[in-house]
Parts: sequence; C-alpha cells; structure tokens
Amino acid sequence: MSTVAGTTGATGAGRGGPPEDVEASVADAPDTPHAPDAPRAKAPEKSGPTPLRLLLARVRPHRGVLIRAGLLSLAGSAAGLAMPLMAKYAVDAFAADRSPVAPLVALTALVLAGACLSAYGRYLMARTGEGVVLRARDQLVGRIMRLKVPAVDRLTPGDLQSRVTSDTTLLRTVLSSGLVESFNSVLMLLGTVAFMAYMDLTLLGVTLVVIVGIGAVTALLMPRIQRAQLRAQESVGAMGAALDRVLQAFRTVKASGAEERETAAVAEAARHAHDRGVSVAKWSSVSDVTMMMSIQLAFLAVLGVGGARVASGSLEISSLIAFLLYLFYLMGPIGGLVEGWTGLQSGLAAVRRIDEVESLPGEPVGRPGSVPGEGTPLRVAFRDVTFGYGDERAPAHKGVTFEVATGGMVALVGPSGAGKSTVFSLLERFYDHDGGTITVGGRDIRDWPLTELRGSIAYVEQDAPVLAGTLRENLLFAAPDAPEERLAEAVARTRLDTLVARLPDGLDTAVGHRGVTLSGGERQRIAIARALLRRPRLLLLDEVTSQLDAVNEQALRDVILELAAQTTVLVIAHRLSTVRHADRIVVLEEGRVRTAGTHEELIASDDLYRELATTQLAAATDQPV
Ligand SMILES: Nc1ncnc2c1ncn2[C@@H]1O[C@H](COP(=O)(O)OP(=O)(O)OP(=O)(O)O)[C@@H](O)[C@H]1O
Repeated sequence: MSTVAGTTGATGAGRGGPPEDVEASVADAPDTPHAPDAPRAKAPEKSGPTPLRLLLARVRPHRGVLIRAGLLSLAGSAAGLAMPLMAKYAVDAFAADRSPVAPLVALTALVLAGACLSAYGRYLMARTGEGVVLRARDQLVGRIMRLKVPAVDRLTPGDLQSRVTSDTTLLRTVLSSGLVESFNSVLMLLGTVAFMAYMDLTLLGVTLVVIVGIGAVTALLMPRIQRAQLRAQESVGAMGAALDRVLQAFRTVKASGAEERETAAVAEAARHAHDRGVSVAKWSSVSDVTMMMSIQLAFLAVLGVGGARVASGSLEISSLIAFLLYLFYLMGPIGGLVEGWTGLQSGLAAVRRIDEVESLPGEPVGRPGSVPGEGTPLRVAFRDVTFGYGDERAPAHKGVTFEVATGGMVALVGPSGAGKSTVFSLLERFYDHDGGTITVGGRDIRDWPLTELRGSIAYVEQDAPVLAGTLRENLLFAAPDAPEERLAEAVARTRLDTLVARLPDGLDTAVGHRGVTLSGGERQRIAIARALLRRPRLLLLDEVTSQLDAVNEQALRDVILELAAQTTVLVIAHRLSTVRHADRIVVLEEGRVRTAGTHEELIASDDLYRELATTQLAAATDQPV
C-alpha cells in the first residue's frame, strides 16, 4: 500500500550541489559519431575551435580520396595547360611550311585525355561531398535526439530543420568548389604563370601588375560576402521557423481566421531571405566580374605591349598568340579561386550553424551501476526540492516534499500552475532540479543511469501525441520487442479492439499525419496501452479531463487500478473518481506541498482541497463530492 507524507515547504536533507553526473557533448569531436551512452566531456565555453578548424576536422577523414580526386582533376587541367604550347608549335609548323598534323593530333588527344581525367576527378569529389553531408546529418540528428529538453525548448523546430537539411548540403559545396577547387586553382595558376614566364617575362610582368592590382580590390569584398552569406543562411532558418509555427497549429490558424496574417508573416520571412540572398548575389557578382575584368584589361595591355614587341622583332608572333591563350586560360584558375573562396564562406557559415547545435548541452547519462530491486515497483521521494525553468523570480518548485511508497495509486492535485506536471518532468529528468533530493527506488535520481531510469518509468502525457506511422508502431513505440499476445492483451484492456476492427488495415493502418485522424480519447487509450506494454515500475499518468466517455473511463480506471496493484502509479488527477480511488492525495499549491491525505480526510480538513473537489474535479466528471 502507498503512504504519502506531505509537509508544507518541509525541510529535509537537501542536496543543492551541482549535478555530478556526466553530460553528453560533441563540440570537441565533430567527426566522431556518438555512442548513445558514452560519457563525454562538457561542452567548452564559447572559445571553441574556429569554423575553419571544424570544417577541416569534417574533411580530414576523407583526405585520401580528396587528394586522389584533386590530382585527377589537376591532371585534366594540366593537359589543357599544354594546349597553347601545342598551338604555338602548330603556328610555327604552318610558318615553316611543315605538316601541322602531329601537333594537331597531340592537341586532340590531350583534350580527350584531360576531359576524361577531369570527369572522373569531379565524380570522386562529388561522391565524397555526399559522404560528408551524410556523416554530418547522422551526427546532427543523433545529437538533436540527445539534447537536453531545456536546450530544445529554446530552439525553433523550423530553424533546426534547416540546419539539418540546407546547412549540411552547403558542406558539399565547400568541399568540391571550396577546398579542392581552390587548391587546384592555385596549382594551375602557378603552372600557367610558369608557362607564361617561359613565353615572355615582360608580358608576364604586365599581366601580373594588372591582375594583382585588381585582385587586391576584390579581396576587400570578401569579408562582406562572408557576412552576407551567414545572414542569408540565418534568414532561411528563420523562414523555416515561421512556416513551422503555422504547420504546428494549422487548425488553430484556420479556426482563428489568421491565414492572411500568418501568410504575411511567412512571406515577410521569405522576403528577408530573398533580400539577403540578393545581397550575397550582389557582392559575389561584383567580385566575379572584377576578377574577370582584370583578365580583359590584362589582355588589352598584353596586346599593346606584345604587339609593339612583335613589330620590333623582339617577340615571335606565335609566342604572342600562345601568351594570349595562356592569359585566357588564367580565367579558369582565377574564377576557381573566387568561386572556391565564396564556397568556403558559405561552408564556414554552415559549419558555424551546425556547431551551434552540436555544442548545446547533452543529456546527462547518469552513473553506470546496478538498478535498485530489478522489476519491482519503485518508491519515490521528493525532499525539499527546488526548481525553476529559468525565471528565478518564479520557481516552479519552492521546496516540494512528499513520499510515495511502493505500489498503489497516489494522486497529485492542485490549482493550475501549482507544479504538478513539473513533478513528472523532474522524475523523467527532462530537467534537473536545482536543490533538495529526489530519490527513485531509494537511489538518488542523479545516480541512476538515465536509460535505466526512463526504462523503468512509463509516462502518459495529457495530450499524448500520435506519431506518424501505423497503429502497431505507435503501440509498440516504448516496447518494440513486446510479443504479439501482449500487444493483443493491451489492445483489449484499453478497449482499443473496436477501433482496430473499424480501421481498414487493423493494427497496420496508418495513423496520425497523413493517416487516420484519431480522437483525443483514442490517443489517450493508445498512450495507456503503450504504457502497459512497457511494464513500468512507476507509471506517471497525466489524466485527461474530458476526452473519455463514461464507458471507456470506467474501463480505463479498472485497468489503472489493476496496474496499481502491480506497480506504483502517480497520477495528476483531474477527475473526482480518480482521487476517490487513490490511496493518498498530495495537494500542491504555488510550488509547495500544501497537505496530503485521503479524499475523506482532505474534504474534512482542507479548504483548498474542498474547493478543488467541488469545482475543478467535480466539473470534469459531474459527480457529487
Ligand atoms: N517548459 C516550461 N518553461 C517555462 N516555464 C514552465 C514550463 N513548464 C511549466 N512552466 C511554469 O512552471 C509553473 C508550474 O507549471 P506546471 O506545468 O508544473 O503546473 P501544473 O500544476 O501542472 O499546471 P496545470 O494543471 O495547468 O497543467 C507554471 O508557472 C508554468 O508556467
């Protein structure tokens, strides 16, 4: 039987110290997938590695294949590098009345070989890029699943989605057009300059003066492009968040006639994304065109100086032609460098946004060790527990003390905002209490391995969500290995068999999003069946107020009473029938336990309880007190 000792803001041996168990974090290891329960170091304070180091850490595991891909496309480009030289030989052959066939055949062979090598190199690079994206997504999703609840409370789902989808895609761009392209471009640039030097040093000097001068101007634009890129990615995230807000409350938006306002809000976010995208385009176009212009100016300068040198006989015409061809060839590596640089900026912005999520605090994994009393019902004790969701002026728990012995049913009641649901959130360790002690099964909650703790508890939320999938998947969600007989038994006990019979594919019918829509009562019964299949040692039940009809309510009450004979049930009661059947009732008020006792005792002794019983609880069931 259950006993509850409630005191008003009681004292007790509190343990207000900081949590001592280990937290999961990946900020320090961007290329290491998370072992679900491996203890990890705390996330560093904000002086972590730079985005470039983070990016290189992601690329490092692929460096072998990237070097191969880079060398192949470099070989392809280098084949092209020999073409102006071949052209010179062809012109010389014409001038000397020799046959130009040999240089022309060599030229064609070079073009073909270069194209094949480049194509294979590009394919390798693109494939590696996809690998990096996949790895980043795996890590990020794994990380999100293990984030602390308060960290997720502060994030917007749409923005989070854009980090997983579009920001990770940008990593691929940075790999191919950023790192490899830049590296190849530098080598090609050096190669071209070497050939140009071989042709004529004076013309090379003229070319470099023009290009380096204009290049310096372009370099000044780079920080602007970097900032614009980051803002553009942030605004895409904000647009996702705005759209997500509508989709999360789609019916409410329609019922409130707020379609136009919400459309305008999403459109405003889209406009922002557009404006910032245009800003990136503006600065990128300026830098691209400036660099291209430098080639054209260099061409004119070389034509002028080179023409004069040909006229004076100090330069062969074929050398001038070859030099001009190299000059245009220079466009490739210079364009590659500019593109590589802008690609790198978007990649760095993406890495920064991905890292922001990865360095959020991970859930505590708890201490490894044995679990108290395998399989038996768990007792629970709160001693002087204090907890706030962040606002220090209004803590949700101001010193909550109560005990629940093993087995039986204990009801939590109290006015709205008294802190009832917070009791459940602390027991599930969605949040860590600030002070006092919570023990489950006689063991400090912080000393439980988190997986074992949650594995021992079943939590039925008041507005239990149905996940998109089949009814069977939903029922087996918390106990995927439960055998078919137990599934059938849980379905029958929660009176879901009539629903199953009605559905076109029975248990295998799709429910939730893009499937059959279920009523609130059906969702609640699915949640209870899910809890039954989990065979919990502690059942946390946030009772619904009006979702169940009288027949189902009676049936479910019987199921819960049967369960209470085998396990510990802690219920946030909204119905008079529930508190009547509870072994003890704990009355919470403004973050403290006001009193505790049986229904009859509390009716006789406590004004607040009497008022709750006659108003809130009776209203939910229409029962006389
Ligand atoms: N995730 C949260 N972030 C910030 N504050 C919260 C959060 N959840 C609850 N609170 C606040 O904590 C206090 C206690 O909330 P709690 O949900 O525990 O009350 P409750 O007794 O279950 O109320 P109700 O019966 O209305 O569900 C309230 O002031 C509430 O606004």
